[in-house]
Amino acid sequence: MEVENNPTWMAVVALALFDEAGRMLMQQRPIDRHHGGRWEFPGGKVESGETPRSALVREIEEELALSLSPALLQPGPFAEEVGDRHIVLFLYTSRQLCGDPVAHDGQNWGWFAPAKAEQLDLAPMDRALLRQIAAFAP
Ligand SMILES: Nc1nc2c([nH]c(=O)n2[C@@H]2O[C@H](COP(=O)(O)OP(=O)(O)OP(=O)(O)O)[C@@H](O)[C@H]2O)c(=O)[nH]1
Repeated sequence: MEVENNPTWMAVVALALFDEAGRMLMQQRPIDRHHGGRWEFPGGKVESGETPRSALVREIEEELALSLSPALLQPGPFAEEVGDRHIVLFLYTSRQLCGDPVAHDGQNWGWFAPAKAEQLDLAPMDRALLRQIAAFAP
């Protein structure tokens, strides 16, 4: 069942996964979705009964076939969208090495240095998060 862990807002989690070169894994949202075609940190909605961390491990496995170690996820910044739908997007960061993903939905993905990621057409909250983590990268 899809989330509404609280009737007044929706919790979404995302991951800034860094490779050895300090690049981050980003993916493009499917064209038929909200903010379709824009780039984002991979992740998704926290479903009922999940913790944010377990939701993130599930989403990354489902979308990108990467197995994350939950203990190696560091809580990072968050972003918020206040409107018809109130969404809070919690970003985790990690440097665990997982290899390249396999995109289950055929979505585009890539490894981007923070300065390159800034040039992407990012979803609004993802841009806000990128600004906050820029200092995290080497
Ligand atoms: N990553 C991201 N998600 C956003 C932004 N703004 C915003 O409303 N969202 C919403 O946050 C949710 C992200 O969860 P998701 O990635 O699992 O959602 P989804 O593609 O299945 O979308 P859908 O179920 O709404 O069609 C979506 O409902 C998305 O529309 C944003 O700036 N960045």
